[in-house]
Amino acid sequence: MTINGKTTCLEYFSKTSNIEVLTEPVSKWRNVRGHNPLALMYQDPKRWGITLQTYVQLTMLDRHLSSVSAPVRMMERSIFSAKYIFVENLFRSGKMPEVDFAVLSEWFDWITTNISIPVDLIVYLQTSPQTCYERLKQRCREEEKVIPLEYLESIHHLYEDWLIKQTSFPLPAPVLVIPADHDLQNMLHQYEENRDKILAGSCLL
Ligand SMILES: Nc1ncnc2c1ncn2[C@@H]1O[C@H](COP(=O)(O)OP(=O)(O)O)[C@@H](O)[C@H]1O
Ligand SMILES: Nc1ccn([C@H]2C[C@H](O)[C@@H](COP(=O)(O)O)O2)c(=O)n1
Repeated sequence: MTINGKTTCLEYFSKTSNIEVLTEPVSKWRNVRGHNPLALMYQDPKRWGITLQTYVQLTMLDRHLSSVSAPVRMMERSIFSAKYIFVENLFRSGKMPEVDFAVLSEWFDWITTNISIPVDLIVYLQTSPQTCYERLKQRCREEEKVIPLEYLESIHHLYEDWLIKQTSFPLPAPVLVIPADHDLQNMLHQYEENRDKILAGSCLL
């Protein structure tokens, strides 16, 4: 999901030795050579969706290919969720022109066919759109103030189809589902309970 506690979870595990944590490169998406493609995408998705998602694809690929510095790597999101969820959502909602979707899909297919992107485990922090909406307001990131609940509902359905129903796109790894509508204390407890499974190597979505 989006805005559901991934960074908070990674911060928790980053305190464990032998784990390398790779957060999403959001700061790059908010500032590429002085431009803010994340803000532009929310302002006018039809015009700027392709711009943001092309850059997301590049920066996520860069994250996947960066050299490993610890026995376990935990990564926030992946090149797969970028394509199967966010690009798909822009296209299906009529906010990405067909030609933009086609070009981005060609890039994605080329990358995933020619470059090995191994993922051992997907950890799905399963949150309701309402919870994400509350956390969005709490975090109060300037670019995201325009996001309506309906947007989070669409993203949620795409995630559920992919990771729970498993009816939409191929899964690059098995899925561990952690219900994540709970308060922080409860979440930390769940992270501890799942620690061994998670440390088998994971990618948070
Ligand atoms: N379990 C939780 N209960 C309540 N608030 C939370 C919880 N986890 C995270 N938050 C808050 O929600 C907001 C988004 O969390 P964050 O970890 O940045 O999400 P993400 O990385 O998925 O966007 C932050 O303000 C964070 O402090
Ligand atoms: N492919 C993507 C990935 C992320 N976003 C947006 C969604 C959020 O506004 C922001 C960061 O996500 P978070 O870590 O808070 O879940 O980036 C996108 O539009 N496309």
